[in-house]
Amino acid sequence: MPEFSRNWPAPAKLNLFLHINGRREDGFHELQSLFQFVDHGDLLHFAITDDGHISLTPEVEGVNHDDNLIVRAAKLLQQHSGTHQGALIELKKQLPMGGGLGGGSSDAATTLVALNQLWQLNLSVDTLAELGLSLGADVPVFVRGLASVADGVGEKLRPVEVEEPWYLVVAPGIEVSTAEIFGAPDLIRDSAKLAQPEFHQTQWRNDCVGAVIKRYGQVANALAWLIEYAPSQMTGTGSCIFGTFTNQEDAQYALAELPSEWQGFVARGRNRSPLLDRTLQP
Ligand SMILES: C[C@@](CO)(OP(=O)(O)O)[C@H](O)COP(=O)(O)OP(=O)(O)OC[C@H]1O[C@@H](n2ccc(N)nc2=O)[C@H](O)[C@@H]1O
Ligand SMILES: Nc1ncnc2c1ncn2[C@@H]1O[C@H](COP(=O)(O)OP(=O)(O)O)[C@@H](O)[C@H]1O
Repeated sequence: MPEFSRNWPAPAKLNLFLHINGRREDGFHELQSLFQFVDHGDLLHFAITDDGHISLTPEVEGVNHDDNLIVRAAKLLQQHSGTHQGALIELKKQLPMGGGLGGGSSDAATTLVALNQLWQLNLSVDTLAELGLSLGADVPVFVRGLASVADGVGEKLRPVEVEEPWYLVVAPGIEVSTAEIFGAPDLIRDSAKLAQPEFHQTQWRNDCVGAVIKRYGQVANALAWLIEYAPSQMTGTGSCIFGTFTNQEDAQYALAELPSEWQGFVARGRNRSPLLDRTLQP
């Protein structure tokens, strides 16, 4: 049996705010968003081989092996570096998909960071972030591992230090299409750009929430439930929402009351991602 390097975390992210500032000529939206990590996510294990083959177990339901962002990230790294090494990858999927928690992007970033180390490629973080951007707008922030305000279409990142509260994240059990929400005629897309939005907590909001709750009743219902316990917001283009708590006990109490039709978890906000901490361990 090959030896596995175990427990590489792929944490979830939350968009503490998501302001949409305009639409570009190419149809993509200019946005400002604050990304923070939480200490809950998927877990990956890697064993290095010398046959150049990339395999992932178990398969992710509904995603073809070669379309999986983990496999795509590993192959991209092989192409870029010219290495002949391969990898057996095991995935413990814990994050709901298509929920705005960035699980697929985080899995891809963890694969880039872990294989760079295990294949001894010595590529810089800048290079890994650039490779990651070709896989998805949210991959670079996971590669860099620092809570950041993103600008542009999400590619310009400025690390920030914000509070690290406890969150109750609720997954209403549906996937929201990012493309559908960005294409919605009623989407708010004219928010003012703020010079340092992290200092204006009272203005933190998610410009997508109105368009989402109008189309997805489950998100509206979950938000109406959670807001009774704590200030609550949606992450990304949904469907997940999160309540912000000053302590773990109150978040756990609300989780215990969660209606059985929804899934949820309690996690702590992290300005430094668990992946960044893991890279410093043997
Ligand atoms: C807005 C965020 C915030 O985290 O939402 P979530 O995906 O996390 O929910 C992300 O940056 C999302 O980035 P990413 O996940 O790469 O977007 P995709 O699924 O590739 O985008 C699907 C479609 O949405 C539109 N789109 C996406 C991003 C953007 N800044 N402007 C857009 O107009 C485009 O039509 C694009 O083809
Ligand atoms: N390893 C992966 N984990 C999750 N989703 C993946 C993965 N690889 C590819 N995908 C695809 O990416 C889509 C978005 O997944 P995810 O990152 O979890 O959601 P979001 O972008 O809403 O946060 C999924 O619906 C799936 O089709």
